[in-house]
Amino acid sequence: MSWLNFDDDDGDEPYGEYADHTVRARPNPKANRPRTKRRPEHADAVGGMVTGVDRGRYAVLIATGADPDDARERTIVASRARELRREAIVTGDRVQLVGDVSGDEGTLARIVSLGDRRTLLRRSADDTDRVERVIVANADQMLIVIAAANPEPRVRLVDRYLAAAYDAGITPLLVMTKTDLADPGPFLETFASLEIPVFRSRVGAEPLAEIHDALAGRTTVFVGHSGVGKSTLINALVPDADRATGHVNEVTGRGRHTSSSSIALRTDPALVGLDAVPGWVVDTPGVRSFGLGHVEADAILRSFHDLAPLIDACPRGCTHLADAPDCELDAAIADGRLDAVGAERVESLRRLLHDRSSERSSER
Ligand SMILES: Nc1nc2c(ncn2[C@@H]2O[C@H](COP(=O)(O)OP(=O)(O)OP(=O)(O)O)[C@@H](O)[C@H]2O)c(=O)[nH]1
Ligand SMILES: [Zn+2]
Repeated sequence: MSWLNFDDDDGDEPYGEYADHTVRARPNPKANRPRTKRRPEHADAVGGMVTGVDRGRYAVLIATGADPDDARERTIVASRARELRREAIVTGDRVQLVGDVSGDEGTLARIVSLGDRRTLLRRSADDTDRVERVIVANADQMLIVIAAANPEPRVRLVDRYLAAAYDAGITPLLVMTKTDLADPGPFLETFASLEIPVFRSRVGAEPLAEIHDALAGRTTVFVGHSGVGKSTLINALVPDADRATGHVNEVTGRGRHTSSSSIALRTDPALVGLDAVPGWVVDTPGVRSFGLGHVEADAILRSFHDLAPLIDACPRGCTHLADAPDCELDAAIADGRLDAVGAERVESLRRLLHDRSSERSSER
């Protein structure tokens, strides 16, 4: 059966149409409809993980088929069942599939259910993109890639990534690339008080052992601005990445660089002579920025946990903005409890809180 004429009603639109959807809480108006027709199929559904999404087609890694003798791990192509057509299904999602799960060329399985998500990374609509997008499900970590120079690192961008990570319940890590071009010290100083693991990297001298250790057994979404060296780093960590993405391309029919959706790649530390446990790297080509409209103010405050003791001492209801009366942050700058770097952190926090409220009001 060719997937071109498969009878489902997936359109060509990506998941952007699902703006504002809430993943688990949304009532399903069809929940009570009898589904006897489907039940026999669902009984032998197999589980898998979505490793790539492209125009309503999903690459899904399954460990085995429904048949007990069929223990081949493989990536298959699937569409989603009609009843899931309003759900955003993204890289990292755990799904159940029915239909042809052979993975043979030209076959198409069907996703019939979507598992609960441990975490969900989203980005709000912003200047570059008018709709909210769900980027990746079930990521444990976010590895923020910034360059020491070319492009110049920006505190504001890292602040946004951190807020998005803390909002999603994802642990941040930082890699600074291109350390051959500039001293990364001064920029990293700004974030030192957060105690985020930091790696310094330059092409040909990537700290592969350390990064593989950090990725082991986890799913880590890589984010970074264009040109920071994210692809260079991923290729060093997953030397067969091109092969792996080539495979997904084959089945979904589009090139990686023409697609803006994310893709999961399993690391193989043995390939670079290390014996670390494999992990999953989720690349996010095309994710250029993180709007803050959906982020709760609390998540922003949490991403500044270095300032937490001061914030706790603020008057009830303090906005912590520059015009807030008696904000403890101002007192701490004035009496020297916060040094120059600390004062910069306060400025960052205020900028983020301010940006967030203006992005919220522009959404309305
Ligand atoms: N000097 C120097 N150049 C680097 C380093 N790492 C990557 N580059 C160069 O920086 C440029 C961008 O690298 P990519 O890996 O393509 O960057 P990217 O972040 O994937 O960028 P997009 O593909 O636009 O998302 C390339 O010309 C790389 O050769 C480094 O450590 N030092
Ligand atoms: Zn305050």
